Amino acid sequence: MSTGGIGPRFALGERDVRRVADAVDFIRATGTREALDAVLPGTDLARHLEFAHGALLVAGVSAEQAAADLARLGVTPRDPVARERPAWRLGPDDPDVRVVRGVVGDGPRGVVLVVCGGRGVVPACEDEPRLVFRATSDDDVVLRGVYEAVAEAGPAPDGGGYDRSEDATVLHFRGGRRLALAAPGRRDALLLRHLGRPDQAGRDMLHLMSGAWRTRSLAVVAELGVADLLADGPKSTAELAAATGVREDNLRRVLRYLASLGVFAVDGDTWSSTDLGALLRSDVDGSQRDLARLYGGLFYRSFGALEHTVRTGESAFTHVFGADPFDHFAAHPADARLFESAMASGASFLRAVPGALDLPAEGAVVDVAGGDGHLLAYVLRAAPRLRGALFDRPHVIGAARAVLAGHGLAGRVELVAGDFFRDPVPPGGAVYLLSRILHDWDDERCGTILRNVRSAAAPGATLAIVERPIPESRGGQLPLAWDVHMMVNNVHGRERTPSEYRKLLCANGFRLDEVRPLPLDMAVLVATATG
Ligand SMILES: C[S@@+](CC[C@H](N)C(=O)[O-])C[C@H]1O[C@@H](n2cnc3c(N)ncnc32)[C@H](O)[C@@H]1O
Repeated sequence: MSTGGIGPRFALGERDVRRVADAVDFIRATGTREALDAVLPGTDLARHLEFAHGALLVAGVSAEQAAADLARLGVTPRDPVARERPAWRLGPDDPDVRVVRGVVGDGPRGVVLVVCGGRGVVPACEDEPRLVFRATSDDDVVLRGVYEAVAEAGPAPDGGGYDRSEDATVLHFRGGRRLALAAPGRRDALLLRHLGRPDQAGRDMLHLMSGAWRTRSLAVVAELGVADLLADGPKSTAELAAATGVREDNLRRVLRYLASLGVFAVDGDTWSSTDLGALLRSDVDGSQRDLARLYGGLFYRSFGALEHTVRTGESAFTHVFGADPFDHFAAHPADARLFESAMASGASFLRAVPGALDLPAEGAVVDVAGGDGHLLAYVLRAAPRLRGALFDRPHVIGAARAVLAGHGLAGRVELVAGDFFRDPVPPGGAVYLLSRILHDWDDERCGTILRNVRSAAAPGATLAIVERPIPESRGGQLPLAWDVHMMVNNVHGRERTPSEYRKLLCANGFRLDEVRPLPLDMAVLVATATG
């Protein structure tokens, strides 16, 4: 169904209305066979499974409002509208979560909205509906066979449980697209098979606790340039050890561990890169080699002092290196180059920023603390008549000059060295960018930065903030991990929820208009300078 111009009559936000409308269209138009092809290509399970419904996460409304919006999209809500909490999907700390069900067209297929109250933002990875298939048999042997066929097709188990209101055991999977199987009644044996081995909790805990080993192993092979050496084709351990000047047996054991994690492939004693491992090459688009060196090097050492930060509140980085990070980088050029390069290489999502902005045809874009200039380059290349200014600390300007010149933009950009706590930022921009800056500072210092930008910007100018916001209603893993990272590696850093950004902006001369999602749980928070 077309939503046409989405007006205020919907309680759901514009993006959620589109997602739900698209899902309803898909559910209405798609039969079991095509739906199975979408999630389990190459299997032939249409005899045993029927496409029952599509389930979507939405946020920021009540269950009643969501049901009313479903009705506006031509879906008949099933009574009662808010039947139960999806206890198997979300933690017990989500009192606001409810399930709203509706029937699409004349049925039998339906749509299920998992509704988070509050002002949550649904992460981009949740955009597509989870397709739920009902088993047509209640025979244990048939059900087990169907389950094994699904599991063999590749998707990984992703939780599950008994759904009392539907009297069904629901088994969730994630893979290319997410899906779930619903088997009639209580199926404890199947659930146990799905949820894992009896020692699964112990395995999971060991996996969690050995995260530092993975971080360091990746950093070491990145430092040695192993993925670069494999760029031309497979090599033996002896060849790799000779090229890198390390001990053959010890290198083999690290590579073997990383191969078990999917980073390399091994045939006998000969190694090659997987798609994942190729990200550690220095010459590929989206290379993460320097990020691996930074996280497993400088920031690994600071993370060692996490307990100090938790006990005292002092930044672990400052505790370990004797200076706050930006002063440390100003005094240590090699670390500064690694940091800038890692920032650029770990930021493939910056390429999506121009597309997420309504860029004006003319005027200037000012990138405040723009680092080595990659983001400004992407923006200026997307809008050839815009000019740019990059403002950052003096030791960063040289790197930015080189990157912008490399993009052929030297003539369109002004480079301004300064300190955003003391010096004025370039005035008169139509768009100001603050990318990965506010999360480095506490509210008071963010206020100083924002007021500085506000003094430079005319009313109506756009401020685009690129950050990794913490979802309002339930935590995404990446933003929460980065929140701890900011605590360790900045003096006053923290990630924030969209409503925390809204408050911060409002107190300092801006209005938050919209939060637009980017890959890797990043987002552009689009704000306007108020009069
Ligand atoms: C995390 S990096 C982000 C760089 C860039 N905006 C990006 O997204 O890739 C933080 C930037 O803030 C700059 N910065 C830190 N303190 C600053 C200050 N007092 N004045 C101006 N820039 C500063 C750093 O030099 C660095 O380039």
